[in-house]
Amino acid sequence: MEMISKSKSFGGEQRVYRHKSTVTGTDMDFAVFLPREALDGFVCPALFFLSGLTCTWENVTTKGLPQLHAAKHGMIFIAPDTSPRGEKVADNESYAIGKGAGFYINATQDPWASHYKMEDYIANELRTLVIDALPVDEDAIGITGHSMGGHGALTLAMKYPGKFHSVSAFAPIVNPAAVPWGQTVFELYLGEDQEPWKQHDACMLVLAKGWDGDILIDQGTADQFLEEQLTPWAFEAACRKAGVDLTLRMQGGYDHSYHFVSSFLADHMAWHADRLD
Ligand SMILES: N[C@@H](CCC(=O)N[C@@H](CSC=O)C(=O)NCC(=O)O)C(=O)O
Repeated sequence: MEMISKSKSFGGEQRVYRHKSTVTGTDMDFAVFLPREALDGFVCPALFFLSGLTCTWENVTTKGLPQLHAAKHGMIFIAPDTSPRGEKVADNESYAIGKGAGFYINATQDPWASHYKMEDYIANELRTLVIDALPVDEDAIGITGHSMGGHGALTLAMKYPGKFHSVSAFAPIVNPAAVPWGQTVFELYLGEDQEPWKQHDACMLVLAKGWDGDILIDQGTADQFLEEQLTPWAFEAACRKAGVDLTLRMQGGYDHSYHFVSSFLADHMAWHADRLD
């Protein structure tokens, strides 16, 4: 992989890498913050942050201030892109379909199936790449994310429990099979048969697979997508039924923006640090 930028930050380094992904068949960029401990050669816990619709690695890296908290906890912070990109990659004029909207699943339908393999990319290829190339402790890897990325964090954690050891989310899409953003994309990427959709829906996955740990979710009460797309109460009910320990914090007056994410990122990173220690 090729380092395309490097900046000193909070005693550590904020880097951006580019690599050729055999999974997506494209070049993929991702950002990594390495705390001072990692630069000194110590193996560190790591946290993946999966971003939402329209984002790249850059949104959380520049708006979330993860470096401050990652430096405090000696934690590596990894921010992948949200989809494959490039001229040959299928797209759609809607911001919620195509580039910037990979949904962290493996598409099975044309024209999406040739490059939209974000589940394999995150859980297998990128995870292995950062373990091999950086001082990441493979037994201490957490995952979190915002909105579409919150859906990705919850579903990948439950699908790959040995690979991700703690999970939290910010305003996640918890029931994509039942809301417009998810239904539109699942129909295009996975097909009209709704049976396979169940494997990619956090509410259904928690009932089918559970989660051997606790889960933290923050959700703003003034979020413009709360009622139509996010519906955290559906996941709360499913966790209760599955016996999974969920803390859902409804944060008064917060919207869906990175002002919300950055307000609670410190809490999430401390929470992951506790569990990955
Ligand atoms: N452009 C859209 C809204 C898109 C949006 O709000 N994207 C969110 C994630 S939404 C769920 O995955 C986001 O993180 N945006 C990037 C940012 O830096 O804020 C619209 O017009 O409604």
